[in-house]
Amino acid sequence: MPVATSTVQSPKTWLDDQEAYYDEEAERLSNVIDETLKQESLKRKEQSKREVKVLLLGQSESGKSTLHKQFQLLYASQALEIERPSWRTAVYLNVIRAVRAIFEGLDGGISQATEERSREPSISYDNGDDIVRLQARLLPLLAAEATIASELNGGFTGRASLYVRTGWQTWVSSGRPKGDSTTNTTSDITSMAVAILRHAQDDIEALWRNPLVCELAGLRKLGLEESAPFFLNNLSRILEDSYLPTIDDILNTRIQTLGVVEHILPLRRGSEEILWRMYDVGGARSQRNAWIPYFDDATAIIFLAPISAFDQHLEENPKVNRIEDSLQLFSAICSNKLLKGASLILLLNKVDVLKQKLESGTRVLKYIPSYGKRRNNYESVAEYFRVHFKQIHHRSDSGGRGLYTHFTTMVVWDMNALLFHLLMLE
Ligand SMILES: Nc1nc2c(ncn2[C@@H]2O[C@H](COP(=O)(O)OP(=O)(O)OP(=O)(O)O)[C@@H](O)[C@H]2O)c(=O)[nH]1
Ligand SMILES: [Mg+2]
Repeated sequence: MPVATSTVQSPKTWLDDQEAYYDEEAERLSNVIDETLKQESLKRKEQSKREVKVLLLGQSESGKSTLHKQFQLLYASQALEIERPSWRTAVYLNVIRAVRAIFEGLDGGISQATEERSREPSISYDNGDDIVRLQARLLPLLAAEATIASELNGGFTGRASLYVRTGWQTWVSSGRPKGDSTTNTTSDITSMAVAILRHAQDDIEALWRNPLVCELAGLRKLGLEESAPFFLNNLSRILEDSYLPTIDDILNTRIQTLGVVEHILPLRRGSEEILWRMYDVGGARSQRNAWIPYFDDATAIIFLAPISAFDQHLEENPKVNRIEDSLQLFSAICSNKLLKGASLILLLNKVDVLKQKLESGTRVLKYIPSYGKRRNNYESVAEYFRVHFKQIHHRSDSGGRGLYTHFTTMVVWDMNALLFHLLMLE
């Protein structure tokens, strides 16, 4: 007798169906997730095609922020135009810093001067009392430096006279009427700075005209920053009522970068718009660890080395020659594994300063013994440094990359060709 088949499913079969159902559902979900991830990855790829990540690297005062200003001038001039009035305070601060640097260079005025008189008989100058008198009269100006810098820093009180944090333009220009980018209505701090400077104008000019100061500045024995003569020579223009910083003023203004600052520039190449994420870093030794998190995915490194600095030492370590530091840093950047996919561009900067130094008789051999018997003219010196950097690249490059090298003077407004070239590189 045939066994009657039951229409009721056994519990095992029912469980099997449930399992099959869950398997199907899991597969469907997994496919959805895969597809979503694929789409996201495609979207990211598409986006990154239109994005370029450029790191501006180099020691402090190599010209990184100045290069960023050049990019702004060419590709985001409107933003710079809006910021223009707020640069007044930074310019005033640069003037005060130049005055302080003169006194520091003279070692408080007289002791160095007396020494210089015996060492440099050619220097004729007025009684050193003049400098002491001027220093006493300029004390209130020097005392105001920290207050102005702290305002620019948004209250940061560290080495206040040196650092200025990102975004300072916003709080400095807060006194300006909304929407008005051209008038000189100023914040309290700008008014204070200009009032103090006008009060001190005659004394600053007398100091800058003082024969000893002139001679020592000419011989580069005061250790002034590059921009100091520029601002001191332009004092009466800078202190006019209608003063609005010019492009030259902005390019020459020194503001030390703190940390890493991201700038986004939408650049056009043909019909394509490319977003440049440009990272401008603080170049002092104490700040270099902060660069590392930005190394991932960098498209290009623009490395700046001031080749005029052969006779200077690091502010953060007076035993280290600045060219030596630049070479070491460049070697570390070339050999860094995280950066091996990035294009390398080397800008040998401050050509104008190098030429001035050589013309005024500064000898490279005195500071760099390996310079040997080569001629002490611009062509030989520039070539010597170019070859040195090239050799470092050859020895330490981790990615088998080419090296694009340019000589630059970053404060001169003729960078269109170079910037255009850089734009085409990525
Ligand atoms: N004469 C001259 N001055 C330059 C040149 N490049 C930069 N400077 C000046 O050098 C000073 C330092 O330049 P910055 O661009 O602030 O240097 P940085 O590399 O950003 O320095 P940190 O922010 O400290 O890392 C500024 O006063 C610039 O105007 C140049 O080619 N020639
Ligand atoms: Mg900077």
